[in-house]
Amino acid sequence: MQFKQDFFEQLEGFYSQVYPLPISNPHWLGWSDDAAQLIGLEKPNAELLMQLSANYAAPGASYYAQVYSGHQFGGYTPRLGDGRSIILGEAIGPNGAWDVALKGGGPTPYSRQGDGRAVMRSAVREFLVSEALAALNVPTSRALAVIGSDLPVWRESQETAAITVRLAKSHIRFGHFEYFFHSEQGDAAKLTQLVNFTIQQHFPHLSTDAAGYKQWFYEVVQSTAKMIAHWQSVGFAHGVMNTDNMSILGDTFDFGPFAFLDTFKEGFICNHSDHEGRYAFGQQPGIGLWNLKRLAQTLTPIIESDDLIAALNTYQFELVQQYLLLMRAKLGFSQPNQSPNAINAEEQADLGNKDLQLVGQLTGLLETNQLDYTNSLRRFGQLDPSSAHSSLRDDMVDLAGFDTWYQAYQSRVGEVADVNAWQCERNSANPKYILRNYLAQEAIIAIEENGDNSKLLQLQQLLQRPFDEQSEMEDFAKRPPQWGQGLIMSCSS
Ligand SMILES: Nc1ncnc2c1ncn2[C@@H]1O[C@H](COP(=O)(O)OP(=O)(O)OP(=O)(O)O)[C@@H](O)[C@H]1O
Ligand SMILES: [Mg+2]
Repeated sequence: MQFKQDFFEQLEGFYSQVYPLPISNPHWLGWSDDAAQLIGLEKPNAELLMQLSANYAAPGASYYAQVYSGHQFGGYTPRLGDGRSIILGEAIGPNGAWDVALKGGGPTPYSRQGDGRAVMRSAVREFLVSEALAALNVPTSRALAVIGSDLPVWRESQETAAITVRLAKSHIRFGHFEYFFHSEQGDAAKLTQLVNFTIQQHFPHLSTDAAGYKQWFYEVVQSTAKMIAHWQSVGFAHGVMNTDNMSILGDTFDFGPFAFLDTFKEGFICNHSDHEGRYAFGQQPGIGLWNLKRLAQTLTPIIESDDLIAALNTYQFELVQQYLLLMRAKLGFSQPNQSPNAINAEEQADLGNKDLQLVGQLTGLLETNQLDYTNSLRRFGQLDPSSAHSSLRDDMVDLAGFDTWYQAYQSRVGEVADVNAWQCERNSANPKYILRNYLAQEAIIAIEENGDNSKLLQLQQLLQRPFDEQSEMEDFAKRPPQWGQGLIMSCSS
């Protein structure tokens, strides 16, 4: 790894330097070739293992924990910071630099009561889902590796520690801006420094002046909306959308009690600490905006309120447009720009509303008929839209409801010239394989009980190609067995 140290060198006062503490008997549990290639690495080796388990220093690394704050479940915590994630610096790759962080690397000045560690089960889940989301084309932080150990850590019972080696284009979160706005009591110097750094590093097409700041916030709104549209389209529930877990680049970030929907359920809650369903699946779009408003508030010293409000007002439209784009591809609706006759803005809006209604009616049917979201959508790849019968009907209890919907669906899809090509397109938009909670759980149990990571490796390989038929892996596409339904994860990771 070849590092540069821009954050460390340019933002003194925004972090604490801290060395990670080694984990004993380190061993690779997982490694991502795809993530490795982002920072110019190839295969894992023994020296890298010692570096990434903090047993040896990595040449060129700086080791620091960043300070930030954030709104957690709606309430403001004035100081959080990296309590268990230690950043080595920005590793230079063929297409840009990536922060390398050891999540679970030991205590830092921000650990509060925590031990600075991550348990194996949560490190494995973060590793698997980072790479699985990337393969689903969802903007996300990545995971180079997950490293197991025999270091005991205590949660509800004794477990073992592990480290996820996270790669992120940036670790800057909404919470960073909140920290410098709220704790510096109106002195905007540090806030401005942070905004300038963010723009120079990650929005190099923008200037660091009033016009640049205004456009920058607008782009943050847009990328956040886009990320959440992706989540809703693949049925991903994040579970802890606190502002300290919102990346300024609109990448999915911090994987705790997340889950993909099995049975479609708008009100699905994946975090057992979330008693009120604040972060329920269907709440995510609204929470995205709530979080952006908290960010906007911190930017009032440098961006006009009217400009902040104008940018926030574009959020819903952008989210809906992105969601429509993704759902149209899934269901086989032509995109407005593909129609033979150009349609004007009003007609586009009208079509958008109708399509959104069809999508909502479908998810409503899936919910009332208790059907699996991913598997139901995958069926569209076997559908002939000109045929009066759809195999999706066979799963429905509410047949009349489905028939009404299917008629409207067919008339929206219209004539399909090449059904084969149409079905291939559906299959490339509707994944067959997702990281179902029970699959992750099986991989974790095999490691816990026998130190056997073969299930993890198999799952990782499968999820690298989620849209492809992989005939020997059919079982992985099944709905969860009884024991794996509605598994609820805690934050004690
Ligand atoms: N075991 C732990 N030891 C010390 N601090 C912790 C521990 N677990 C969580 N924290 C801290 O508690 C706060 C909220 O935790 P949260 O679960 O959102 O983040 P995280 O999963 O630790 O890390 P990240 O957001 O970097 O992915 C953060 O400041 C985090 O560093
Ligand atoms: Mg976090």
